[in-house]
Amino acid sequence: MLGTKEAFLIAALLCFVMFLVVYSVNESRVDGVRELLLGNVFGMAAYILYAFGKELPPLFAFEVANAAYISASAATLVGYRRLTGRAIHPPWIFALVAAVTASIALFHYVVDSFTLRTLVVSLSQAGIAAAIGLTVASKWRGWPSSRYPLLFIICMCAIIAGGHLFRSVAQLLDGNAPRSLLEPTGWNVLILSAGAFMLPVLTLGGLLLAHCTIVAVAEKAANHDFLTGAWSRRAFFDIGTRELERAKRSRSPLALLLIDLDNFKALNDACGHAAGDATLLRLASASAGALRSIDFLARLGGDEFAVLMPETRLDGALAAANRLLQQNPAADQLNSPVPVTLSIGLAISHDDDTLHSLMQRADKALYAAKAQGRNRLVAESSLFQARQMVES
Ligand SMILES: Nc1nc2c(ncn2[C@@H]2O[C@H](COP(=O)(O)OP(=O)(O)OP(=O)(O)O)[C@@H](O)[C@H]2O)c(=O)[nH]1
Repeated sequence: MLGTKEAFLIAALLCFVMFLVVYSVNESRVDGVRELLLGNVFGMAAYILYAFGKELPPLFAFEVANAAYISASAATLVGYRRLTGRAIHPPWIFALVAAVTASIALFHYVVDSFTLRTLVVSLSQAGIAAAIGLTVASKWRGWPSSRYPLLFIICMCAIIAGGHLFRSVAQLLDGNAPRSLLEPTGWNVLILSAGAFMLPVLTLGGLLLAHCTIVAVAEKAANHDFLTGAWSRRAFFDIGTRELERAKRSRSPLALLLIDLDNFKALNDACGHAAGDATLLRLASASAGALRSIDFLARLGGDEFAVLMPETRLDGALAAANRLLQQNPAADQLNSPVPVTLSIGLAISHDDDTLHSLMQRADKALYAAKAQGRNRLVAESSLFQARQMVES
């Protein structure tokens, strides 16, 4: 049958396995993963010291083992705080580890009491589990993806904290409670076996959070242009297809602006790529002020941008495009020796449009704007041709 020593060795093995699993995401450089790794190293050390408690000098079996155990949980708590972007107060963490270790020494050398040592360990572990649960619960609102990992962690923390509190009360009130950690009674083995899963389960929860972060970072990288922060070309096609379908259903048109910078190559040649990059960045960030929050600005590539404007008829689209032309957000009024302006092609969706056909018409209009001398807006439409020259 499973004894207490075997239960501790299995717990150490579980920590080792979780260490390897967490190590596989260490390269992602997600905040908090290193602390989860550290937690499992401390956990392994603690469980091995507990397992060989009878063979080791008392200092290692009691003070060092318990210092490692509380450090494992504290490191895991810090990992969770980092994973959820919460503040960390190192002095509090060190004070907790020092206080638990000192209390163990007190109830070992001064008042030798297994019950008091159990209370110190179990209550501190319950407190840490509760702190992790509260840390995660505070992120419930506004969590950007599935809340299943949060729910899992909160439930596990409640079970762990409840288990430790139950153990504390049982140790105090039950006359048959164990009198040493390695006592091979059924109750003790059961409690220690359940405890063996605590750190691995918390590590698993942390891993789920790290996974959410990794997916969010990857999605952001795929959907946003690295230089300007505007939506990427890939996202533009996803959003454009979705918005076009919505426009057809709601019978309110989708307007599309294709924007291309004028003289951008000359600017690059005269002032260097860094100045060109700054111009692209300026255009993207300043355009936000000229557009509504429901509009989507995407960088299609090079110096070409697109703006998708849901629920926008010709008048509204012309007004927005003219605002962009007049403000000319790309221009560096003070420093640039090369005048950079915008050419804009505008198309409004029809009921039978695909994103491709809408883009083709906007592209034709943009081509016309370039052909007519640049620094202007041309709207597609056989009924309405808007050509507006901005005073230079
Ligand atoms: N700085 C910078 N330049 C880029 C980037 N991507 C593309 N380019 C440059 O942008 C220029 C775009 O070429 P064109 O569209 O012919 O530029 P243009 O001078 O504006 O020409 P027109 O559109 O006809 O007015 C090329 O020189 C590219 O090397 C980028 O991310 N940063």
